[in-house]
Amino acid sequence: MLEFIEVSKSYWTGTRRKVILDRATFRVELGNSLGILAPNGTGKTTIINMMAGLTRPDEGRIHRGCRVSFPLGAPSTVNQTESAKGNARFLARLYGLDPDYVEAFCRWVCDLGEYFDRPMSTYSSGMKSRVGFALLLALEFDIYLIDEGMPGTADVEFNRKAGSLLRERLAKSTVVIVSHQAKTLEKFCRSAAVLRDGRLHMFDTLEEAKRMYDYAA
Ligand SMILES: Nc1ncnc2c1ncn2[C@@H]1O[C@H](COP(=O)(O)OP(=O)(O)OP(=O)(O)O)[C@@H](O)[C@H]1O
Repeated sequence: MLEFIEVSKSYWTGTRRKVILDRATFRVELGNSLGILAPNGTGKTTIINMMAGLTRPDEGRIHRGCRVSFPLGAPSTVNQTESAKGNARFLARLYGLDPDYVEAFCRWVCDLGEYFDRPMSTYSSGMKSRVGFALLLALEFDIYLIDEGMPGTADVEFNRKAGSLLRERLAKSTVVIVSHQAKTLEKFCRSAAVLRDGRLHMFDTLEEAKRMYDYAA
């Protein structure tokens, strides 16, 4: 279970305080995937990063009573000055797994040739996506965090190998996904929420959330 208790977060823009969350309390129970609908620039990445423990709330508490993933689709997950190999071994140690196994698995899934050992700053966005996919597949989580849908990779062969594996894993797991469009959430979510003016409005179904989201747009 992942729980937010009275969590607030805002940023100073230079002229005013931009409120992302205002005393938000909610839970994500295992088995009940949640989709959060929010327009661009209103705080999707910030909320997902708080769930992952990458960004601190200003106030309130966040309980992670299970293994919560790093955000899929967020470039901040990996160290760009390191190679895919270095990142794989680092994350393996962080999550208590065998670095040799995680490195070998990711090398096979990514299929990047010699680039696997080169700094990730030299990769194309498609190559970076492959590494993100591979790392999530190598590590097991209870809750998967997804920022703005599945990262795109135009590589059909890679999609066949890893994309379908990942989709299968996510279909059987609990997922929290943030997006500005309801369509992205349809595949995964049972319940849904709408973020508006720092408030998270929770709904039992995506249909209800969509109605509020479309109405307020
Ligand atoms: N460190 C920061 N300092 C000041 N403002 C910030 C900071 N980080 C984010 N913001 C602002 O907070 C708002 C929410 O940012 P965030 O990246 O969470 O939104 P988002 O919904 O994921 O955006 P997008 O859809 O464009 O990816 C934006 O207006 C952004 O400019």
